[in-house]
Amino acid sequence: MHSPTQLSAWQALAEHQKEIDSVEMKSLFEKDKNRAEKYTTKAAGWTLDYAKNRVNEKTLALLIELVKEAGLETAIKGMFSGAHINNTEDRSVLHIALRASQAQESLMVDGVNVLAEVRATLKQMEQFVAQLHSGEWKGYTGKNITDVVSIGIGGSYLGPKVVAEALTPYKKDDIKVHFVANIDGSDITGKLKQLNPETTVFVISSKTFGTLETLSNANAARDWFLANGGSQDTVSKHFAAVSSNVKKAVDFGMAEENIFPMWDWVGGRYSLWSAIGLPVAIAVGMDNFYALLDGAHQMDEHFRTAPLEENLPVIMGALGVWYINFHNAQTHALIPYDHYLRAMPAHIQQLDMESNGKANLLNGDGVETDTGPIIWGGAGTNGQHAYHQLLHQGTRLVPVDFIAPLASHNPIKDHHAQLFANCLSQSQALMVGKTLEQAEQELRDAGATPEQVEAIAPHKVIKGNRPSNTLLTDKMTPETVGALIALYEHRTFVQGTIWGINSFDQWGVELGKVLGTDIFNRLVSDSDNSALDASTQALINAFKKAQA
Ligand SMILES: O=P(O)(O)OC[C@H]1O[C@](O)(CO)[C@@H](O)[C@@H]1O
Repeated sequence: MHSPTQLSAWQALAEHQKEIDSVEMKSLFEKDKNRAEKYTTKAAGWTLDYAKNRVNEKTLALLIELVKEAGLETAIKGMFSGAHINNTEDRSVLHIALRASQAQESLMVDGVNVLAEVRATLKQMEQFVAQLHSGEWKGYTGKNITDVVSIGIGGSYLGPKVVAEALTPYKKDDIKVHFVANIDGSDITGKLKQLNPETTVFVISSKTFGTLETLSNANAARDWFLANGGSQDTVSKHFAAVSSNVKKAVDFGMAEENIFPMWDWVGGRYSLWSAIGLPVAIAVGMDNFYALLDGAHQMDEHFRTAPLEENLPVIMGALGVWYINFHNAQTHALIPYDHYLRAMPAHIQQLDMESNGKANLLNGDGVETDTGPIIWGGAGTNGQHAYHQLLHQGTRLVPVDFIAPLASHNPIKDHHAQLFANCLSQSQALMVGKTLEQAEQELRDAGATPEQVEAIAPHKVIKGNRPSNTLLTDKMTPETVGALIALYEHRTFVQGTIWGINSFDQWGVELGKVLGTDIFNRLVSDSDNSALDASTQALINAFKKAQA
């Protein structure tokens, strides 16, 4: 148990920061012709180029020292052996078990071989997916299933949705997979309008089977089914569940054989590899789902065994800490130059911000440092015509991860070369910037008068020296998408370990849920609200007035 500021490497990095920040990255490239090669490392189908960072050999050595002093090596062993590293919930953290290699026979946790349970569930998924695609599974009027609607929220929704979208080129044509999450009635209403109850199966994904949004939407789906020809007796043909709460799912109307298990050692935001990923398996087929697991497993093995100095999640995690804690970076951007991966920043946002948005050390003491940053981003090149302005000239330092495949699934003329060129030009521009002299010359060359040059040139200056990583892969495939997400999962763990926090609980979301129930009761009753703050009272009154 540690507070990072007490670690000697932390203090050394604080000193070192002063010396490295007077050095421009571009001059580091000029001095060291091998810099790109030196600061490039590969794993599980991905190449990480981290040469465009404000680091030299000393920085990297200190960051690795920091990771060691923070006990990462022991923490990794703890995770992979099933130790209860989620200390506030006294649980193991075993998303890695969901994608363990078939060669591994057992992983005993609290007296249970979790791998046996994982494999039995995968078999159950295989059967379900095969029955749907072969047409063996029929709806209540004997028709084949054409649509599957996944209802869930948070980790029981976003990961599968993002991965299913990322794997669009692998989708099967016979069944369309839809996702519903929001309790806003517009979400499910929009989906149901496109569907036929005779040919639709709903998969209700909820680890607890107690989440307000998911249960409300599941009830709405069942009401729609019953109102449009279905009957209580045929609910089990059209509803399946993924949950650790079998009783509640059975009470809802699911047949026990159509309930896929979840375990308390899988955190919601790490659960897409479990049966929570069933919508992905239905969308792209079980073979591709296995390939996704395999890609993630390759990254797990890299994380577990590679030297820290060559370890992608370790390097990315440590660099993130370098900017958050030693350069006051408040946010971190993810910019995939791949249309199908456009929603990935949202998944990593959930993964990272729910994991590392914490203010207490493992022992409960308050942290003395900043912890998880705001994660955001979106697809390139679209963002170049929007928020990239702030990346280049804004007052805040925003480290960026650029993510790109070398080949496109849809090669049209020079589109992919243009896309890729833009990706490279952004990281280059962030680093090299533009000096006042260059801006002035540019204006003179364009025929500007001396007055115009003086007035406009300062606005064209781009300071540069802004850091980024570039992650490249040959192509976005189930394997490489799996490895990419696992990379970010482990990066999150590396940072949480450095900060000495628990990345695997999420107590902060509870208060809002409790207050939400209280306010809901006030909205639908004549309760006395005078003890509430005046703002909340007024807002409740506005709602009630609108309903009257
Ligand atoms: O799968 P469940 O139990 O419905 O929970 C959904 C999500 O809600 C959360 O508990 C947060 O509210 C997430 O961690 C989780 O992924």
